[in-house]
Amino acid sequence: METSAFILKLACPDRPGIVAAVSHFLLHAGCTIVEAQQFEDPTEKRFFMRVVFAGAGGEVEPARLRAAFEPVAAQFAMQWSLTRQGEHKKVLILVSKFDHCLVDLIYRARIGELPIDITAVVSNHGAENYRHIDFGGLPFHHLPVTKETKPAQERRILELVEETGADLVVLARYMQVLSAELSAGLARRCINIHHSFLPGFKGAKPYHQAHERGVKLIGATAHYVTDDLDEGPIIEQDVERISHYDSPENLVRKGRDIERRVLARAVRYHVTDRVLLNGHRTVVFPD
Ligand SMILES: Nc1nc2c(c(=O)[nH]1)N[C@@H](CN(C=O)c1ccc(C(=O)N[C@@H](CCC(=O)O)C(=O)O)cc1)CN2
Repeated sequence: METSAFILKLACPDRPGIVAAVSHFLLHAGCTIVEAQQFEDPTEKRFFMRVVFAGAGGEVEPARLRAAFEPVAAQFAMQWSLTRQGEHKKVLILVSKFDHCLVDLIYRARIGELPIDITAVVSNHGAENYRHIDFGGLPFHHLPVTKETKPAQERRILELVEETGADLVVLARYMQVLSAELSAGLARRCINIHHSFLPGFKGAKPYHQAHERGVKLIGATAHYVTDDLDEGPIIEQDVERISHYDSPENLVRKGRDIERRVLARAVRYHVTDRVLLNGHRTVVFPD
């Protein structure tokens, strides 16, 4: 639900006076700080901050506030964003054969748990594979792909992202490797759920690798997509204990629950402006 509060998210080279400058700016803009989280990375010498604030008296004009904050941001060489708290983000979902994460995201959006509006569902498999899913009128696009048609298929994916105004693309078990061009086009706005506890068991069949290795924990990893397969900045991970009794099929079954909750958490953190990039890593301010 949209509120009259706003979220300022920023990252910049670390130096004295950043918090004072931000607080001073908000005070003089007639705003009060509701919540603030910060982190100083001593290795990268970078500072990260997330501030939730509201207009002390009247309505806050976000556009006017952004314009007023520009000089402060420039003074500290900040990367920053200012958004209205609770504002829904538009999300385009890509899926292949396995639909458990897709169904989970549709449900969490439908009940209002995730502040997202799903703009479209895109799959390299036909609609007949999802007859059991209540899309509730969500647009579905079947974009088959082969080695030969991949460039055109990916151009159509990017067209749909632009046409629907998607703020975020979620690879909800989409089992095609995005090209360097598409990964770059979706940089910092594309989240993938990998069905292992990275960096372990990269690739398309991690559960079989895990069973073969005889591990005692399995997991899932949500990360931003980059051109380096399974190497993007990690947003969220979780694990579950398993044993010698677990067949590969059992691992796939147990893995579905982990994938669902990890992806939903990562999407929530991203769309509520809780994730900041820190080189090839992330800073995630918890809720
Ligand atoms: N550029 C990127 N694209 C994708 C990433 C990524 O990190 N960067 N993650 C994958 C998801 N994934 C693991 O999480 C994954 C998907 C597919 C494969 C793979 O080898 N696919 C084969 C085809 C397999 C099939 O058709 O079933 C291939 O593309 O040749 C590995 C890992 C999503 N895309």
